Amino acid sequence: MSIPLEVRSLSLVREGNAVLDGVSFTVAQGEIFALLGGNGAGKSSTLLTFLGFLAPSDGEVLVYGQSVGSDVASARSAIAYLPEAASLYGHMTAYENLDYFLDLAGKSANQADYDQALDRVALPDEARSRRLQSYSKGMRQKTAIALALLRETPILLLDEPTSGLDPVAIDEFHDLVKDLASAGQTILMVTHDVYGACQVADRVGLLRRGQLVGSFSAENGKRIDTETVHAAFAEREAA
Ligand SMILES: Nc1ncnc2c1ncn2[C@@H]1O[C@H](COP(=O)(O)OP(=O)(O)OP(=O)(O)O)[C@@H](O)[C@H]1O
Repeated sequence: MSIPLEVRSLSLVREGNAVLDGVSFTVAQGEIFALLGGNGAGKSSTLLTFLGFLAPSDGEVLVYGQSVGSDVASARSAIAYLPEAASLYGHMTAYENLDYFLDLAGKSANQADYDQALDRVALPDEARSRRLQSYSKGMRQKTAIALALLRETPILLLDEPTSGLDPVAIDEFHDLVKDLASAGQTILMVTHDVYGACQVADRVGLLRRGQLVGSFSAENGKRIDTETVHAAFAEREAA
């Protein structure tokens, strides 16, 4: 079977600025890959190329072996994307948001499915029929994650997924991501949280000013060492 996510020598120019410069990596089925980097390193831009919202200036972006540029619709249908700021409607309840956005994605689900997804992200029962404008940032994020789960896509792209979540919710979210990967989902997350990346990822790629400058793998069933990655991150940022 072809590789779910791959970039080959990807370069990207945005408004005249080189944002990515020759980046190559793959994410295998059931793998959690974390792209780690400082502000402006090019992490979010990388995600947007998989969705065809940004086109490579050079190199290739492939979803299941097929160039995204040649078939954007199939790439998008294989991917659930969780942007950094959840783009849901404040004037609608969690149920209404799920209903509306799933309908747009051409999926149907019932109340029991919604509750099951909202249970998985631990959104309190009492909040589900309230409008999102009364939610905290973390609650909105949980609703967006539930929506991504309900889409049941084989690939998940997560942009700073734990920003706005409290420490307990972060641990729960990491457990959920690991469960999804164990069940076969392919996960690419971008973050500047070294600790979070090492907690959850099978592999961490270090992105700096548009170049992939380091790679770390979890081996022998152990997690990636946070200190090692932190040192590399700090050294690279200072260079
Ligand atoms: N809409 C845009 N138009 C032009 N350039 C942009 C746009 N958005 C981001 N950039 C530029 O692209 C570069 C990479 O930005 P990107 O958002 O991909 O980085 P990031 O690693 O996700 O950063 P952060 O951690 O701050 O979210 C930055 O130099 C940024 O200024």
